[in-house]
Amino acid sequence: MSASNPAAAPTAAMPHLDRATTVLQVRGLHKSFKQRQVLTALDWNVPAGRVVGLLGRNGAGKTTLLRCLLGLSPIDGGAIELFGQPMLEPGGERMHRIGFVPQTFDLFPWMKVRAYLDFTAAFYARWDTALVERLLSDWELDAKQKIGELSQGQRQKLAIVRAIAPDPDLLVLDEPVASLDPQARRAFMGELVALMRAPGKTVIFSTHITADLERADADIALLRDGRIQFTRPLAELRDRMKRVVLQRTGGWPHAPVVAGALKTHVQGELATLLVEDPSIDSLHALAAREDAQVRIETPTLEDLFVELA
Ligand SMILES: Nc1ncnc2c1ncn2[C@@H]1O[C@H](COP(=O)(O)OP(=O)(O)OP(=O)(O)O)[C@@H](O)[C@H]1O
Repeated sequence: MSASNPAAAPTAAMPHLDRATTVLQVRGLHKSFKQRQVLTALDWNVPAGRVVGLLGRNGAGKTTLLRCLLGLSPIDGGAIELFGQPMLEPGGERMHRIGFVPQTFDLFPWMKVRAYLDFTAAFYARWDTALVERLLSDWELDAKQKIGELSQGQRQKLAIVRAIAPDPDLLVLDEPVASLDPQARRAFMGELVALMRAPGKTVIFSTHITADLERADADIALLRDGRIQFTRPLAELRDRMKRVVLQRTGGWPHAPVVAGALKTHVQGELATLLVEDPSIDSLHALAAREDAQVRIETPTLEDLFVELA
């Protein structure tokens, strides 16, 4: 027996944000492809100075959302503001402040890495040459190699270098580490964290790798059913979301009802619940009434994602 209550997903008291500190504000965003509705009345605020990990299952609409935010994909309804200005199309002054790493990078295969970076630098008001040189060296990218001859992971590294070099105020990355080996992932997350420390810098990245979210100590935004269900600091999720295991000899005739339960799964003698801010007293009272044993655990982020996404 299993029950889930999507409406009960944490609604996260989002702190009030004034426009001065909000990098991104999305209201009532709709996006569909032919008959398929992907984003539905999506609202989202991202304050300046945060690293936000966008989580969602395959096909949840992460890439679609990120592309809409940057004006790379037309929207069907709603409003998007970036740096306090409506986002109608890409380009303009604002693009100097935004770095984007797409999911795949297969442009300019005939160009050498150095030529590509020099060419790209010309478009930006700021370009951190020292950082580029350091990253090329640290990430063992050969500046003389043609892009078309790079491995997928090397191309991803190049895309990241290119996105970070203009010293963007907002860095948006679509599964940036998917093709990177563990060392490169770790180094990249290190760069992200360093970037985050600079005042006012904001990073939004989609990922399936929960360890990377932990490494970046990111805020977690969950995209499900076409909406951002919540955006919360990782530590807060950890503190508030608990797995409650109730064991009752002879099994459960009805699933136990627990305040704050987001998901309940009953199998044999065990009732396993994901509960937001469980009341320990109430759980012990329930266990006493049902003659059951109660155990309260802190789920890993990966467990949480599996439960909530
Ligand atoms: N250009 C397109 N034309 C038609 N349908 C599309 C297009 N792009 C995306 N979709 C559909 O929109 C939905 C969301 O896709 P999207 O790539 O945004 O998901 P995602 O969360 O990024 O997935 P993944 O984790 O697998 O990368 C999917 O059902 C996909 O088939």
